[in-house]
Parts: sequence; structure tokens; C-alpha cells
Amino acid sequence: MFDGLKDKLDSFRSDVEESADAEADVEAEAEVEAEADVEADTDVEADTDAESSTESASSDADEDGPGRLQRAKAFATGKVVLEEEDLEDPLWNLEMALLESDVEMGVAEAILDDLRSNLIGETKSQMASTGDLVADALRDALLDVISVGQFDFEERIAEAEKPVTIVFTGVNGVGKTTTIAKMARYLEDRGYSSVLANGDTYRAGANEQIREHAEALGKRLIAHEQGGDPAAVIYDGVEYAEANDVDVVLGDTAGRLHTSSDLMAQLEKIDRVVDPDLTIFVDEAVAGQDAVERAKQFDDAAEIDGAVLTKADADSQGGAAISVAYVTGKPVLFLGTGQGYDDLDRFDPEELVADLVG
Ligand SMILES: Nc1nc2c(ncn2[C@@H]2O[C@H](COP(=O)(O)OP(=O)(O)OP(=O)(O)O)[C@@H](O)[C@H]2O)c(=O)[nH]1
Repeated sequence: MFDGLKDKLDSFRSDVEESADAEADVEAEAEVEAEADVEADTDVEADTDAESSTESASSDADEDGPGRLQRAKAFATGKVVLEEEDLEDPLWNLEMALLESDVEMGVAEAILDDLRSNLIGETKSQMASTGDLVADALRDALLDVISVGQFDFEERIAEAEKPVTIVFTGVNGVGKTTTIAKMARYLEDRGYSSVLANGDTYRAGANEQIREHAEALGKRLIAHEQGGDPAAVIYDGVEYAEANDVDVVLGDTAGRLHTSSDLMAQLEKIDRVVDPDLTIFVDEAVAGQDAVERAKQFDDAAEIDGAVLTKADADSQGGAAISVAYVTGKPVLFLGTGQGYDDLDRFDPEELVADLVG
């Protein structure tokens, strides 16, 4: 998962290291030359015995030549090591790499700004390597954008009055129905019962598709005829849950483009009729910037509380996972990581950043 992005972040780290080390070498050589000049001047002024002077000069060169270079280098690298010019090329390369990975432009800029302000003028002790400094700064910069809006999903479910109603929105074919099935399993594993309500009354075959999942999972499905009112189906789901002490209602909706005013009117009606506790936007991680853009448009049209990014198992770029929260202000809550019912992972920004930066 996100291997391409990992490699690019790694390249940034070694770019900065190379650039800072090259700078340190130049400084160290300048230091050695300056010291040698001072010593030569002192020798001339002292005008001591010529032979012993030659001996001492040659023994200095033998004993201290490389050692002195090392000390001077250590001294140089113990000072302010990362200057704007050390970072210029690596940051440019990183910006290109982030954009290639489908990170949204504003998000890439926020990451770069963070890195600049954390790294420029950074001093390092002689124990710390440039690579460690860069890795720390990268972790901070990524965490700042990825963790926007995070909340504890399980705590929210635990504390909410039951039944908790969750409505899933998004475009066609991104894995909404599969995600609902996975969520039913996820909740069951944590001790919550759930009922599925098929608010996708638009697409022929939608009832059969979700019924297969419901049967495989042993869950009750509430469904109406094709063409029925989605709000009425989800409302029936809530009534069923109330009457049967079911903890969570998982409402599917028809996948259509956010530009469809019809769909948006439907979502508004669902909002009015069932007043869901959570509206979760589902899209594919692999859709990159398209997913980010859609998340924003759905949020604008029918406010979302968070997102699930499916097919993260097939995504090497990571652009959507990095960008959605920063762009929408709503957190990514889960990643879909396969086609099985257990392939739904709680999105943990710290874990992701640790995985990306190591
Ligand atoms: N690899 C992978 N495939 C997934 C994941 N989630 C869903 N899929 C697959 O994506 C395809 C589409 O999933 P659906 O659940 O039918 O998508 P949908 O959004 O409900 O589709 P509509 O009902 O047509 O809007 C199916 O083949 C799923 O098995 C995931 O996390 N990883």
C-alpha cells in the first residue's frame, strides 16, 4: 500500500542528506584551509629552527591530516546545517513527487511550508544525522495534514443513542455496498448488531447485490421495490432497529454523480427524514485527486462526517489518503484493503505516517 509514495519520501530524505553533506564537506575543507593558513602565518612569524619546524609540520600532516579534516567536518556539521539552499532542490523534487502521487496542490504546499519552517536553520547535534532530522520533519508535516478532523469512530458509536444511523454516499461502483457489508462485520466484531437498509432504489440489481452480502453476513436487509423512496427505506430501517434493539442502521444510497441534482435532493430528503448520526462518503483511494474533488463536492452538497477510501490495497500513490482530510476538513475514517469482509482498517494517521516515513 502506498509504496510509490514511500519511495518518493525516501528520496527526499536522501536528497537533503546528500545536499547537506556536500555543504558540510565544503565547509570542512574551508575550515581546514583557514586553519592551515593561520598555522603557516604563525610559523613564519615565529621564525624558529628550520629543521625542527619542518619535522613538526610533516608530523602534523601525518598524524592530523585526515583527523583534522574529520574534526573540522564534525565541527562544521555541528553548526547550523540546513540552509535554504540545501533544501531548494530537494523540496522542488518533493513537490513534483507529491503532485505525481496525486496529492492535491494545496496539500503539497502545506507539507512543503511545514518542512521549510521546521528544517531551515535547523541545527543538529553531532549524534543526530540529517536523515533523522528530515524524517522527523516529514512525519510532523504529514501528520498535520492527514490527521485533520480525526475523531474516535468507536467512541462515537459507543456514546451515541441507539440506534445509530449511518448513511453512505459516493459515486457509482467505488465499493460503497461492499464497505457497508464490511462495516456490518466490523461492528459485529466489536459487539454491535446492525441492520442494512438499501436506499439504492435507483439501480436494477441493487437489492440482489446487497442481499447477497446480508445473507453471507447473517444480517437483516430492509429493501423496497426499485424506484421507491430511499428516505422511506432508511426510515424503515431505523424503525426496525428501534423495534428490535438493533444498535446500528447502515443505509446504502444510489451512486450517482454529485452533479446530479436528483441525487443531492434525495440525500437532503434522507437528512430531513432520518437525520443520520453520521454521513460517510465512500470513494476509491486509487481515484486520487478525483476522489478528493468528489469528497469536497459531496461535502458541499450534503455534509459528510468522514470518508472511507476503498481499494487502498491497489493504490501505490496515496494522494487521496493524504489529501482528503485537509481539503474537506473531514477525516478519513477507514481504508478498504481488499474484497473480503474483514478488509476494512481503521485509518490511523500516526500508523500511516510511521509506515510512510519509517
Ligand atoms: N481490491 C479491493 N476491491 C474492493 C474494495 N472495496 C470494494 N471492492 C470491489 O469493488 C467493486 C465494486 O464494489 P461495490 O460495493 O459493488 O461498489 P458500489 O459503490 O456499491 O457500486 P454501486 O452500487 O454500483 O454504486 C467490487 O468488485 C468490490 O469487491 C477494496 O477495498 N479493495
